Amino acid sequence: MKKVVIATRGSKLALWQAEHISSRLRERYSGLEVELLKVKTTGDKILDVPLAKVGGKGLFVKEIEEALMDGRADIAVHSMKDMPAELPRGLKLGIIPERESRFDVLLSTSYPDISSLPTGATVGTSSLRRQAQILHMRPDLEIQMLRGNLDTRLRKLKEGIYDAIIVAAAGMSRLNMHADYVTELSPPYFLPAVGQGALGIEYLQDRQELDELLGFMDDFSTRYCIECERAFLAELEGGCQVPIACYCRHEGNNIQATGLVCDLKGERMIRKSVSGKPKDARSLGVDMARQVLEAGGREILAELYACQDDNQD
Ligand SMILES: NCc1[nH]cc(CCC(=O)O)c1CC(=O)O
Repeated sequence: MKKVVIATRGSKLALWQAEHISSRLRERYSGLEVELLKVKTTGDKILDVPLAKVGGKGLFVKEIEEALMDGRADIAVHSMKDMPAELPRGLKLGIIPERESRFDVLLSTSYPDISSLPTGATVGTSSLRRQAQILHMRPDLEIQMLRGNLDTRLRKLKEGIYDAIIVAAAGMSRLNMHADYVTELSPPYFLPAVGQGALGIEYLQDRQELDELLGFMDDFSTRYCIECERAFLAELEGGCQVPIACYCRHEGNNIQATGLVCDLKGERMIRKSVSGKPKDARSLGVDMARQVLEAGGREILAELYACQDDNQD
């Protein structure tokens, strides 16, 4: 191949990710031409409504996948976190590069950690997963909607609209962004989103020449974890807009995962762990989801989906 076209969203984070893959490709193959095709997605267009209320899955990927299917682009670089559990027929996540930090961070201009946040302090996030887990730790906090790209969110924090906000550590480091106080929200107290911190390269299933071209970027260890986490998500039939979290680690011949479903107030949290062989990553994820569903997760999800339907008018 002489040229690779990468479809990407136009946000700073998405562009950083596409550029990152582009420079790895150009470093590996001198003479290879790499071009970015910017695509505007539904998720980019609707900025004033919490995503949970927009409804539908894959708000950030549909238009990008269309560019792959009609041949305008060869590959797409995604944040794995934004990928729905099921891909459209004919497409695959051919490459999963090594993951960086998958944790969330609490950012503040005045408060060095969670315990110093005063009673009733406002925390900006539009992620139901972040909302539920922080309320589970601190039921007195007040959650306020915060949408927009990372730089918008950080600007709003600095304007003093929130006492703290929660974002992904990976986004902060990719964009080289900083805040006065940064607290890592990590397991066992706070679990990341399925796929958080990982990238995925998507392309048409029948383009084997791309398997060869891109294979050097695939990381089997990250892939095992992603398989387990996404199987967990798929079995729960969750889009990205439900309080579902999962943390999977691979070491040697073992993978270990913890997953949870939570209600919006963080009052009921159903959490299960599994471990086993990497080759069984997928079935471990499914098994963990079934355990969560049986232990009360089914009722929580049913309530959540019912109230989201009410909002879709
Ligand atoms: N929903 C937007 C989004 N998609 C991926 C990341 C962070 C990077 C990653 O998880 O790979 C972010 C920003 C955030 O959640 O704060």
